[in-house]
Amino acid sequence: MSVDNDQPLLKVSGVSKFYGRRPGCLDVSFSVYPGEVLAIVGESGSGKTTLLNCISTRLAPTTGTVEYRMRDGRRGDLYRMSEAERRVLMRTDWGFVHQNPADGLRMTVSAGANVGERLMAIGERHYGNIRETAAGWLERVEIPDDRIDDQPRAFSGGMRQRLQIARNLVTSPRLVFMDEPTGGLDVSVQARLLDLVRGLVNDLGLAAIVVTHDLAVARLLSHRMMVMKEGRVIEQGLTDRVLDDPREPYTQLLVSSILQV
Ligand SMILES: Nc1ncnc2c1ncn2[C@@H]1O[C@H](COP(=O)(O)OP(=O)(O)OP(=O)(O)O)[C@@H](O)[C@H]1O
Repeated sequence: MSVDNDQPLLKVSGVSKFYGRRPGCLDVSFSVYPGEVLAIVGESGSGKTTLLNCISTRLAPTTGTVEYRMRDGRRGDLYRMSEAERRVLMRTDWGFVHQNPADGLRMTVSAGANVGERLMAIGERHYGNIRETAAGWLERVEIPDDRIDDQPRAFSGGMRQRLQIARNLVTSPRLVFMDEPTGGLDVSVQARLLDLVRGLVNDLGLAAIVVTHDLAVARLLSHRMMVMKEGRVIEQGLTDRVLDDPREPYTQLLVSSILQV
């Protein structure tokens, strides 16, 4: 563990994003610490995706700042660093797990190459090592070793998502963004994937930001959660506290309506 784990990894201050005059998210501030999993929950249209995009350099906020603490301890404002610096960050320090695995995988190269490619991007050159590490990761995400040369388009939805996770984690990122990681999957497949993700996040001591409309996902994966409504964060706190003892009437409604389903 690094000595300054009491410093936030990501510090979001006063972030708003407007699409023309329509607000996507409004005045959002929070921090994420090393090893912490934060869930962002809310109904459709509440601003979760907009916020996720703003804090992961995919969409410049209209106002506000997003600071990231690099491995060397320096803090950088994501929207003031150069494009090249941002790209290095994405390759080395971050992962992004998309809801649709096709958005995060190369569907026409083999499973092994999907994982190996990320290692090559951080400078690994030895073919034998790359293949061995890729095989190890496929095993870790429960993809049989005789599928290493298959393309992900021949995989089931659950396998694709597990492959996307391996591709993201192989470089030992410090922060992983996940956008509805179990979104398109059957309930039984979701449960298994959530277990797997929870185990990996714990073992690797990863920090993660998980966007989900599913409170069960937030409950299983996150330490802390933020509830969004109409672009604003209306409640945040430890996940168990927010779900067991919601303070805001809107959160109470969200929790009770989910529980009744
Ligand atoms: N590209 C865009 N152009 C204009 N308005 C947008 C755009 N993207 C999002 N919005 C608006 O911003 C608000 C927040 O949308 P956002 O997609 O961030 O919500 P969400 O909580 O992620 O919803 P969902 O769960 O359905 O993806 C909505 O009012 C939406 O209509």
